[in-house]
Order: sequence, then structure tokens, then C-alpha cells
Amino acid sequence: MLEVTELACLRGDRMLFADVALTVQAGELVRIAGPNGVGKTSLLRLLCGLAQPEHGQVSWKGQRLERTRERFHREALYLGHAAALNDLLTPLENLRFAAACHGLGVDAGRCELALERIGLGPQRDLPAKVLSQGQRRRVGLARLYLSENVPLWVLDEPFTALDVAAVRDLADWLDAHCAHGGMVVMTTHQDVPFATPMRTFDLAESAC
Ligand SMILES: Nc1ncnc2c1ncn2[C@@H]1O[C@H](COP(=O)(O)OP(=O)(O)OP(=O)(O)O)[C@@H](O)[C@H]1O
Repeated sequence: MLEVTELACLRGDRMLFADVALTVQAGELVRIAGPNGVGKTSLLRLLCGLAQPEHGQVSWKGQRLERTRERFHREALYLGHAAALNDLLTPLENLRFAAACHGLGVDAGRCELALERIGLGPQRDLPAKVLSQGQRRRVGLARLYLSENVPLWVLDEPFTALDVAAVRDLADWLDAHCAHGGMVVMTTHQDVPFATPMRTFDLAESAC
């Protein structure tokens, strides 16, 4: 379980939000909602230990994040809203690099399958710089097809730039993850048809 208590976030000299309390249980799909600039990305980064809160704490399976960092990083996957690709590498090389950085230890065959699964089979050996925006997005999302055993997925705008079929396909994959006891925390400005009942956490209610 992911648990957040009394969380406050300072960005520059501005307090974005305070007193955020949130729990995410196995099998849950939680959407962090709110207008542009309210602090959704900032909250996701705090949840993953990528930034420090001004106040409050984040716990994973009953332990404060700072005390269980190694375990947490094995058990959580964060995908930011920007496709962090090396333009000179191919989608296959980018995916293998990202997987290795995350300690997934996956082989080329599994990465090739993940790229096929996300619809990038034909582009897998092209340099990333020639990919369209939607294809760049898919390279990052392909990690989800290597991460069935990673319980917590934290996703910042995963549906941006995807076409209708890809949105449907990704929604099905997130549903399947939750159905198998995984957890998804995400932001999206799109209406996505999930089968899993989605809980919405409106960050605007905690805005300062
Ligand atoms: N390093 C920083 N220094 C100062 N302000 C920052 C910094 N990073 C982000 N901000 C500000 O914090 C606020 C929240 O940004 P954040 O990206 O978390 O919002 P968001 O809710 O995800 O927005 P969007 O819906 O547009 O993606 C914004 O006003 C942004 O300008």
C-alpha cells in the first residue's frame, strides 16, 4: 500500500498544495485531477521519492520511503510526461537502456516483444529522432509491458499523443494490471474508458 500523509509541496517560493492525504491499495486505479499548474506532476514526483516534500511523508508498505528506497525502486515504475529518449538510439536500444537502468534485467527478445505489443515493431531499429510524437510516447510506454511484476505504476499523462486504438489498448493494459493486484496512480486530462472503477483525487481541493 502507498500512503501519503500531510504532504505539502513548495516549488520556488510558492506553496503549491498542503495537507494532502491519500492511500492507494492493491487493485486500485487513482487519477490525480486538477487544472494546469495545480501541482499534479509535482505530487507524482513526491510519491516516487524524486523530490522532497516541504512537509509530510510518503510510505510504501508501512515504511517511510526514505527507509525503504531500494525496495520501493524495485516495486515502483514512474513514467514522466516527456518521452526521455536518446534520439541517436533506436526504440529497441532506448527500451533496453531504460529497462537496465530500472534493474529489470530483460533480454532483447522481451524488449522486442514489448515494442511489438505497443505497435512499434516496424520502427524498432530506426533512430528515435525520426519517430512521430505518438511513436516516441509509445517507446516509453513499452516499459509497462516489461513491468507486470512491478506493483505500483505512477504515470504522468500516459495517454498524451496516442491515437484512439492505442488509448483503448493502454487502458486495457492498466485494467489488467489492477485486476492482477497492481496499483496505478496517474494524471490525465482525457476521458478514458476504464473497466476498473477509477477513484479521482482532486488536487485543487488541497491547493494553497
Ligand atoms: N523548479 C520549479 N521552480 C519553480 N516553480 C516550479 C518548478 N517546477 C514547477 N514549478 C511550478 O509549479 C507549478 C506546478 O507544476 P506541475 O507541473 O506540478 O503542475 P501540473 O498540475 O502537473 O500541470 P499540468 O496540468 O499543466 O501538467 C507550476 O506553476 C510550475 O510552474
